[in-house]
Amino acid sequence: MTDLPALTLFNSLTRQMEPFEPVHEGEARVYTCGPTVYNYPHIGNMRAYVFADILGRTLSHRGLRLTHVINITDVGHLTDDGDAGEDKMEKMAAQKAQSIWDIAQHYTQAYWADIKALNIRQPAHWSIATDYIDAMIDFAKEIAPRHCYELDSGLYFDVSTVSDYGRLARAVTEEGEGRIEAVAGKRNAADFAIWRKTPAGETRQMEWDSPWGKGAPGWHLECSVMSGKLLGFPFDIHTGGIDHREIHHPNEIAQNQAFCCTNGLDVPANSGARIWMHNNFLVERSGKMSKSSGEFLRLQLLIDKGYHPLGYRMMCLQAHYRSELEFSWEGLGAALTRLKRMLMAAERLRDAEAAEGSHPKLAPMVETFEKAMAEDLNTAVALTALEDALAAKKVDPAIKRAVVERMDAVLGLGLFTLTRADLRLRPKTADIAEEAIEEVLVRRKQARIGKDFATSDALRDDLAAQGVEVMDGDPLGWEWKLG
Ligand SMILES: Nc1ncnc2c1ncn2[C@@H]1O[C@H](COP(=O)(O)OP(=O)(O)OP(=O)(O)O)[C@@H](O)[C@H]1O
Ligand SMILES: [Zn+2]
Repeated sequence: MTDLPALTLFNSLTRQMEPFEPVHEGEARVYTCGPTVYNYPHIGNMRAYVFADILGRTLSHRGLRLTHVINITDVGHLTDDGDAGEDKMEKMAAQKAQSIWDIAQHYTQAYWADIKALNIRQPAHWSIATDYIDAMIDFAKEIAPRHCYELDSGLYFDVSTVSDYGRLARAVTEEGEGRIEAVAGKRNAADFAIWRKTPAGETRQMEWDSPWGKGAPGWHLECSVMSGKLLGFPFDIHTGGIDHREIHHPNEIAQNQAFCCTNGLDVPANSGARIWMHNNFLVERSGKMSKSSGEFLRLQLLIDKGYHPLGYRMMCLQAHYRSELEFSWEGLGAALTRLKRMLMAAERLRDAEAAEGSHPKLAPMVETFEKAMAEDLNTAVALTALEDALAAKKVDPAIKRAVVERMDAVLGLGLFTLTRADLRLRPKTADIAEEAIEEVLVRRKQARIGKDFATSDALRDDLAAQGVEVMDGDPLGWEWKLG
């Protein structure tokens, strides 16, 4: 689309806003680091995928042919992003006395359910790490002679063999290196295992033969291989959470650089992807939300408490992806109410058949929306433009509908697929059926018509005792809610 303002994105590599110029004309190729499926995702993890989804939708909206890859890490991610600890998958499997394959299967399904509930579009490929072991070994074989060395514990990447290692993290400081566990024989503190050998006398549930002995690939190697294989180097955009800017992505970049040089591809500074983008954290008052820290918030918990998952999507969109976002139940409630109001406005357009065209009253909103999204995905401002468009008076509903639909295709709030009633979820703790509530409300209405306020109040209190709040004159048109 030529009439849209040029898209600029914040590139973590240069710490600057940069125009998006596709590597392949008319296309956009994006890789997103996926979850390690050793546990349920928490809602902080899901913020990373809501962000990647908004990016993908924005690229599609601009008429680019999008190829999006999200991987599933089912092997190789250690309990520390550096090189220490156990494999997260092996550890959980041992704890639960289950096979790793079952663990991976279960948590992948749970993750996909959250993806769906949050209206995140399906990527072109879900790449499963264990499906690419041969390709990983081939990649490692290519770069090993010039960039790697072998120790008893595995094949290590020598970070001094590539130029400008760590430029993404901008911090190969004492402190940064201090986080990486010393392994005897490592040439540089930041060197990392690209293949981990199974220690003598041990067997792992997941291990493969390789030129360096039985073992498993390193987590960083996996993403380099899957992104390069499915998208080709260089591709357009690589995304992940901001923690990956420190270790995982610098290590991917080092491998990509080594691989591209070996293959005669272009400049030494070839990072594999042109633009690296990172979403900031969802935090709780007590700090970053983390799976490793025992109790954590799952999307299912929100649903069990009666919050529609798209309320959480709305909460994410209200903040810029590069800002920290603090989770609170009040904040979630407010986001859900906002979504509800938008749905009510959209419901009025439901009968109109979307018709292309423009209206002078909508033009400023469209302009604000497009400008906001073009400036590094400013969803917070885009949302207000969408609300203003919904509220515009005396505009042909058919044209309004088309405009709102186009905006919603970018934000993915499902304004024309959901109804207000869909947003009202029964909290798990409520055991009263909706028909029963409606039936009491009919009786209450009759009592009120007959001016029998004692009965009307008694029925209201009755419902309250069962956790149902009656809402007379609710501006959103809900007669009751489960509290
Ligand atoms: N609190 C958070 N807010 C936003 N994104 C997050 C948060 N925590 C992790 N992420 C991102 O979620 C994605 C999936 O992460 P992954 O499944 O590897 O989680 P993890 O690192 O094992 O879990 P955790 O760090 O929560 O213990 C990554 O892109 C990661 O950067
Ligand atoms: Zn990754």
